[in-house]
Amino acid sequence: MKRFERISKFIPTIYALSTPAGRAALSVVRISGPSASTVLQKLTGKIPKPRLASLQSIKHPTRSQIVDKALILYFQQPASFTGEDIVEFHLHGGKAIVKEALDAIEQTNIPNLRYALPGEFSERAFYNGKTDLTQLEGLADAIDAETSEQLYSVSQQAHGDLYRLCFGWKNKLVECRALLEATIDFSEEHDLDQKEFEPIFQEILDLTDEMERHLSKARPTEILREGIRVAVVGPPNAGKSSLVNYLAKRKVSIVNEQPGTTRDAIETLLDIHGFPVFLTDTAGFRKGSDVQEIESIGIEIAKEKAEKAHVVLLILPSEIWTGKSLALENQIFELVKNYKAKNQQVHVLLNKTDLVQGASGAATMVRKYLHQALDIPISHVHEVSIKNEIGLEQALAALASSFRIISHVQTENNDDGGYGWNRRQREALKECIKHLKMSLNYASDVVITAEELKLATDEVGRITGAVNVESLFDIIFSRFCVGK
Ligand SMILES: Nc1nc2c(ncn2[C@@H]2O[C@H](COP(=O)(O)OP(=O)(O)OP(=O)(O)O)[C@@H](O)[C@H]2O)c(=O)[nH]1
Repeated sequence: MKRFERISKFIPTIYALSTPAGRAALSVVRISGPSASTVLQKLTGKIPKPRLASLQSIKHPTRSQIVDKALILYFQQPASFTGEDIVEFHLHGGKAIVKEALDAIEQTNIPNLRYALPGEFSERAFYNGKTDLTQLEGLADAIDAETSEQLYSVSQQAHGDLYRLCFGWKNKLVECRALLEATIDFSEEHDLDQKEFEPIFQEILDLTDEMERHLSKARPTEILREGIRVAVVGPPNAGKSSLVNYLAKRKVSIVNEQPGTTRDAIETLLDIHGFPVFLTDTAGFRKGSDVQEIESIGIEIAKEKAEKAHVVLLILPSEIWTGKSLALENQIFELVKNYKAKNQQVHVLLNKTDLVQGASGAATMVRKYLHQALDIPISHVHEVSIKNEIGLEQALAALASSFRIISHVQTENNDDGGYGWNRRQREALKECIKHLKMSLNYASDVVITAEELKLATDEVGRITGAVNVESLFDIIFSRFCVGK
């Protein structure tokens, strides 16, 4: 139905509550479409100057009573979010006020006026060329973001930086193709040699290099969107559940001096230094005759969780890291070796420092040992007392540095990680580069070069939504709420 509406001359005017429903200081109702100003005229008796806020009474058309005195904004097409005429009512945020304001709009009985579908304002903005696919995806991610790093990872997309980059590339590609085709035409009449094409090939080569640079620095946005997985592992009684409860600021797991208390993997979503983190408390690794069946299942689950984690947080209680029973923990060290081999980040908390005399000296020895035996960076081993909340802030700051690298907010060399790209956008860029390389491989047959350039241009168009991505629209627009 929506596609029919788009191509028909009778584009409906849509309206919706754009702020959350319920009691609030303010609620904004938005109207977009050819009859937006007619609705405004009918409800307030006048149309204010575009883009200038004015305070006006909204009168219900059938009850002839004032619904609310609201701040009104009118945006004349095309200078609006959707590219159509838009009216915004900034109402007082009462349930009855909003209900009556929506009813008043409906009761104007203007033809072709209806309540908006989810994401329909954004959809119109897209079709009217006010925004591109990268900005829409960035905006949807920004609205969904729950932590600061999630938000900033997509802000370049939301603010159009990625669009401008791709738009520049598209223009250069179109220019190369035009030049190439003009040169082909000219050569048919004037018998040109291959050298005439060299400046064009050089331009394609430069563009390929530039795209490859961007791809190598691209920050995949999905890790931050989906959350960083951290598995808290260690022997029983190490303080794993105590740490999870401390970070969650509530009782997520049972803390008890009885070894083997935690038997299942308990997952909590936390905001650590702006990063969305799925923290999993696991059953303590141990072997022995007093390990019951349920606990041993829990230990297997713990190992699985740790294997899938981006970061393994190993907690060792003082009786282990002070050396008295280090041999007992060989199985844990074997597991850590495994994680390191798979490039997982490992951090170690040397817990219960409150029980250790001269904790720093002992910790320095363990640090050296872990570094030499397991290649764990010195900066990843932290002395803490979870019970007394000592050393935890420093440990969290070090964890956050690992999160920055995992989520590509920052690279290992500390330089700028480039733009945030989602999987779809990276795949299209890879395809584009592939076609550009093909175009250079076939430099001796300029007709193929021209065809490959066209395919490369289409891929850049796919990133911004200019080419053949309609199948994605329903997915993207349905992520927005009604009124967006
Ligand atoms: N003295 C001291 N005790 C601690 C510290 N951290 C945790 N504990 C205690 O150690 C005991 C075990 O803590 P938990 O958090 O249940 O340990 P766990 O690693 O989850 O244990 P399991 O569920 O058996 O795997 C509890 O009695 C805690 O109060 C610490 O920093 N110092």
